Amino acid sequence: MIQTFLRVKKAPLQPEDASQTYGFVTILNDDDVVLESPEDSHAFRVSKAKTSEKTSFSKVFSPTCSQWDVFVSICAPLLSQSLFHMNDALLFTLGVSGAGKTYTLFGPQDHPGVVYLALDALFYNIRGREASFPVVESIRSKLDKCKVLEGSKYLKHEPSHPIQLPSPDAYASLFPQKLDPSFQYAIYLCFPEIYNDRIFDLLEKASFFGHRHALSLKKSSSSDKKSVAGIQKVYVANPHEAFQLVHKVLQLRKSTSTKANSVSSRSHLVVSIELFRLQPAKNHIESCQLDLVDLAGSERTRSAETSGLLLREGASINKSLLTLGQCLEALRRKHDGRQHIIPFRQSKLTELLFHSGHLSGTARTCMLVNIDPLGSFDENAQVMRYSANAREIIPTQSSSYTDNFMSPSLNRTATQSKSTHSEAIQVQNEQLQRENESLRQLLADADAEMVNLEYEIREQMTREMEERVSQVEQTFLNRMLEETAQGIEYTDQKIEKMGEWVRRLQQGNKEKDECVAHLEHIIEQLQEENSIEEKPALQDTSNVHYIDNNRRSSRKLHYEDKQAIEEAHSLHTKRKLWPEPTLLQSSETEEEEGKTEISPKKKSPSPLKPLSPSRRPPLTKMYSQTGDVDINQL
Ligand SMILES: Nc1ncnc2c1ncn2[C@@H]1O[C@H](COP(=O)(O)OP(=O)(O)OP(=O)(O)O)[C@@H](O)[C@H]1O
Repeated sequence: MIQTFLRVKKAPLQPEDASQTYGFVTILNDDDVVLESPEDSHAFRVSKAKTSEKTSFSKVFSPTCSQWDVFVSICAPLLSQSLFHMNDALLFTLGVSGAGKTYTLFGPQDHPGVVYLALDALFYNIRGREASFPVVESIRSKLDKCKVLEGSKYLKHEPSHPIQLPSPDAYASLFPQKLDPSFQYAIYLCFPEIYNDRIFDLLEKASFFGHRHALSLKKSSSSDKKSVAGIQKVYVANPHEAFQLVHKVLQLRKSTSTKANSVSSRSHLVVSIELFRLQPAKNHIESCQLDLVDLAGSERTRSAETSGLLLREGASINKSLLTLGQCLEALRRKHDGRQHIIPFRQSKLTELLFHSGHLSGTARTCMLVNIDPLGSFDENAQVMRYSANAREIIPTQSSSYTDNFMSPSLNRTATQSKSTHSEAIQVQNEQLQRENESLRQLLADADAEMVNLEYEIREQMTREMEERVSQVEQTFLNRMLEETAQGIEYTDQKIEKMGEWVRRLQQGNKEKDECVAHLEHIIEQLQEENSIEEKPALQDTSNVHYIDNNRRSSRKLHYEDKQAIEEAHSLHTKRKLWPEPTLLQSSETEEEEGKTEISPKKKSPSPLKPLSPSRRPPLTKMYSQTGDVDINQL
């Protein structure tokens, strides 16, 4: 049977309460708890009344329990089984995000968790009988080809990680039995991490961009189990090396801050402790595996307030936990006598747990449920219900529902079927048919999921495309506005300059007008004088010489006057041709004068609507008509 335990999280500054009621949790005794729905919970709203659910566990740890209490009740029996019987064992923690799973397994330095205590206890038990690295490798490497590192070399530059450990006397009372002195022991550690439904090796050096290679499960050369191919294993010679390594791995693990937990794990982490028992003289080696799994917490998007990558991670975590729940449910049904296919291939987490023989074979399995009595009632109650499935599961010695991968350890022999050959074939045939049926169902489910996924991806792509287009539109609009503003400023400056020039020309014209008026006045005077002088000449013929002289001078004057008049006329004409109307581009004036007919194309642009720089005529062209006018000459 899978043993299930419950640990109720200790709230900061929690008062000692004799009633044993913490938030919505009431601890009835060592095994039973009752959850009462508070008024703000969904369960209360649906049932319109307070609901209470009683759940039983192998043991309930109240908030006042210490890390050592948890280790003694859950982990110490598993260690004894591994040390004395070389049995595989599995402990996994389950709970909502922030319920205290990582705290229970690792804890702070002054309250070390189950992982540190387990490693310390193992080294306590094998002290004086540790096999050296070359000795154990000389035998082990013949069985299992994998990447192996020596802890002392691997951790050469790592800082030590001192933790507050219990005294050896505490272990002495916990493990009174002594190990067989004819054996030597060695401990190897490896750390598979399941992130976004892919398996990674936390000890692999990440690339510059933080990428690691995803690993796959392959059949082990030494047993029927499947293991993570290419994962690195580290030989640790003493507890300090082991602590250093675990501390390093925790720093490499993916975690982030969400609303539910300031340091929320985004991946499932397996601390895999491989214990080897060997007799070098006989060239004999056996092994067992103790896996301590810190599952990432289930989270609701609304309460964790995640988005983007975090949302995707959360979805992947929830999916793998759901599959684990389905597998536990299927296992329970199987033990009820109803054959059922275990859908463990639907997630890498369950695949790893089943292929390593934990949930499928004879491994002792413990599940620790962590709940936060001050957190969300609905989420915590769901985890409690989920754990109920696991309590009724009794692992079998041999499995018949999948391949023969469940052989738990190196020296274990599988139990042989007593049925005759034909019966066995028939049974196998039926089983294959059922499996086939179930696989069909899985395929159909996968197809449906793919369709949904495709739809979601398409929707997301459309949303992103729309966002992009609106961004481009906005950028374009901003540029247009900028360009318009620049154009207006440019036109204003030009108008100001032209206005200045027109004022100067008008000033010049005024002076010329006065000059012309003056000249015309002179001409008039001269014409008058001329006419007065011609009259006496006609009356007095004796005065011929005088008349001749006067005529000559009047002719000369007449000639000069004519020249002056012509000059004035030409100036007047030029002035009419001056660019005043052209500069102002006043079509009205030109139309009035009937001199220039402006084609619609040549119409001047309104200053409020400037032409774009490419369409704007060059300034020199606009002034070209004034090029032949020299103001100083005028
Ligand atoms: N029993 C306890 N006593 C004191 N503090 C605790 C206890 N359990 C949890 N905490 C504190 O609660 C916080 C959240 O705990 P933890 O990180 O272990 O949650 P978690 O279940 O691992 O969450 P996630 O799944 O998001 O990683 C931590 O700051 C931890 O120190």
